[in-house]
Amino acid sequence: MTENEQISKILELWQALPETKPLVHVIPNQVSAAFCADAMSASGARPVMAGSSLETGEITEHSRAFVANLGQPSREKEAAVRESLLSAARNRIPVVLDPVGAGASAYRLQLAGSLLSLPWKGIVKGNASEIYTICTGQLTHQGVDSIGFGSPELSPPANPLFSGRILAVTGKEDCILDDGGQRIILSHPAPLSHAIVGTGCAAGCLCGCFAALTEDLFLAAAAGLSFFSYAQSRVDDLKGYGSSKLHLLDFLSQTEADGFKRYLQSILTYQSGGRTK
Ligand SMILES: Nc1ncnc2c1ncn2[C@@H]1O[C@H](COP(=O)(O)OP(=O)(O)O)[C@@H](O)[C@H]1O
Ligand SMILES: Cc1ncsc1CCOP(=O)(O)O
Repeated sequence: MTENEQISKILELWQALPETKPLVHVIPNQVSAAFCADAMSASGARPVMAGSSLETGEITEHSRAFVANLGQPSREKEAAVRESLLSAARNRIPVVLDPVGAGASAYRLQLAGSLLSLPWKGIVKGNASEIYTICTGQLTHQGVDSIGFGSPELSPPANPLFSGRILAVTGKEDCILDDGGQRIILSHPAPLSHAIVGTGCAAGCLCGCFAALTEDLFLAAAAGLSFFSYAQSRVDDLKGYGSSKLHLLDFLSQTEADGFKRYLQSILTYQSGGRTK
């Protein structure tokens, strides 16, 4: 597939989201749960956020995709996520796993490893720091963001836990890759003025919304990250942190196809098997 074909397919997926309104199950964290639900809803999906192991497997079974956000982990949350991942594997529901703050503590790293070893299909979405920790096993003890981490060197991930899955890494540039060497790079032209809390979580949720629409999870991850980064880049020049966050939701619900297409043409690079197309 060529770069232009990838862009056309991303635009098709994005247009299909508000028409299809897929039900997407998220086990969120308490910090960003409401923002994630709003971002999903503004983009056209129907979020359902359920976090008790008494019901998570059942709710995942009847959803079109499942997003496991591992922020604020606990034994109870671990059990709920495990139920959903096993249900997703049984019922062929696509998964997005977001290992929030994987390098912040030994518990988070062990948790991510143990959930990655379950047999589900889907996308692992993290910032450069989180993916570094999962690939190397090194803790960073730097909280949930990725200060100090540049573009990840991944070609393709040697870690067997990623085998058969899509890896979506955010940061100075975003990188989406599969285990066959296919890769999309999104080169952000400028750094953002505000590190808005919850944007990484919301980007993962949008990957889940698009995964609900297609079996091509590489494309779904590219659609989720590119759509969300487009919205971020367009609201970033507003005055303050709070109004930028609010305008982000407005923008997600009002994006125009021409602007999104031009953005994709300016930031997206597609490589297949190491060759730039
Ligand atoms: N300079 C940028 N311009 C536009 N979007 C960006 C930029 N940097 C990151 N993003 C987007 O912000 C979202 C969150 O990424 P990131 O800040 O790396 O996550 P986290 O909050 O987990 O550290 C992603 O959708 C990513 O594409
Ligand atoms: C769980 C958690 N703890 C502090 S901020 C946060 C939410 C994650 O933020 P982001 O989506 O920006 O990585």
